[in-house]
Amino acid sequence: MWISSPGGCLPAANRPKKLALLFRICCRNVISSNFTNAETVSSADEKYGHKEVISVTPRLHDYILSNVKESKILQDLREETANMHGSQMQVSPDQAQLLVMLVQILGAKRCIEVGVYTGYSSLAVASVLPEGGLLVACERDAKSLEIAQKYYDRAGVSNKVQIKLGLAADSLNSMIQNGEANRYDFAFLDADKKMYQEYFELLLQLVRVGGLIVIDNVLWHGRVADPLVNDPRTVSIRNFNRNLMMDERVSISMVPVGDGMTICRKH
Ligand SMILES: C[S@@+](CC[C@H](N)C(=O)[O-])C[C@H]1O[C@@H](n2cnc3c(N)ncnc32)[C@H](O)[C@@H]1O
Repeated sequence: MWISSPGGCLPAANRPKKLALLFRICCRNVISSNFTNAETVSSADEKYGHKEVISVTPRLHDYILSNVKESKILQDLREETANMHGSQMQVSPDQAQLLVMLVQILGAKRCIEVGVYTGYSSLAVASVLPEGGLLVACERDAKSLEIAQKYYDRAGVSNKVQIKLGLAADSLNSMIQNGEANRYDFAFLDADKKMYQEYFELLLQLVRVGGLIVIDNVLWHGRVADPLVNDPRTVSIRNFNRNLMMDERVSISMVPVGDGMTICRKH
């Protein structure tokens, strides 16, 4: 869900002012299907100068997905999940590929996932952990975990995955109480949105300095950018994003992949 302004152009400073404004209004389109009002002008142009931002149209998204190296087992899991209730919850293959890349670049050995569902993202991460690596997988829904476990077994990664069935906040708190603070390299947060700030505080204790916490759905179908949308989940994610901007404990990068992921690095 991205705002697009197609077309290369002269820097705004080189055009007469009125023409520049007209140009910006005409060439901008908004692709979020969930926006309540058709936003046509970006204040970012005023602040940062005109930058081309690509729209991920359905066709382009197909193209991106056709360039993902998805393993057969991940494909099978995705297809099995596709017919289930909540199938839209699993991360997309391009998101999983980014998670895997981050884990590999970091050389992560100990990871946490909050919100496993049927296991797509956790299977992707567990599959690239070295021998002796660990992924703590927090999920409250036993039925979804049955499918996840089946695929961990099939992929031969069950020995690296420690499932914590129950409320994720309880699991993370007990990990902290058990002396596991600062012992994790990487965490992926993808559970109930209204709890993001609480999970983040717990994960920040568990992840070491230099470790990463990646948070999914930070663009929330584009709704976070629409001032007319103020339902509790949107407000919660919007506040969370704003807090991250002010949080001096982490550096951040918000990436428009899937429904938006923010990568946080702990200082
Ligand atoms: C968006 S899905 C996770 C998708 C998963 N990362 C994937 O790629 O397939 C969110 C999951 O979080 C779980 N969840 C929601 N609230 C939770 C909580 N309080 N504790 C543990 N799990 C929770 C839900 O049951 C659901 O399976």
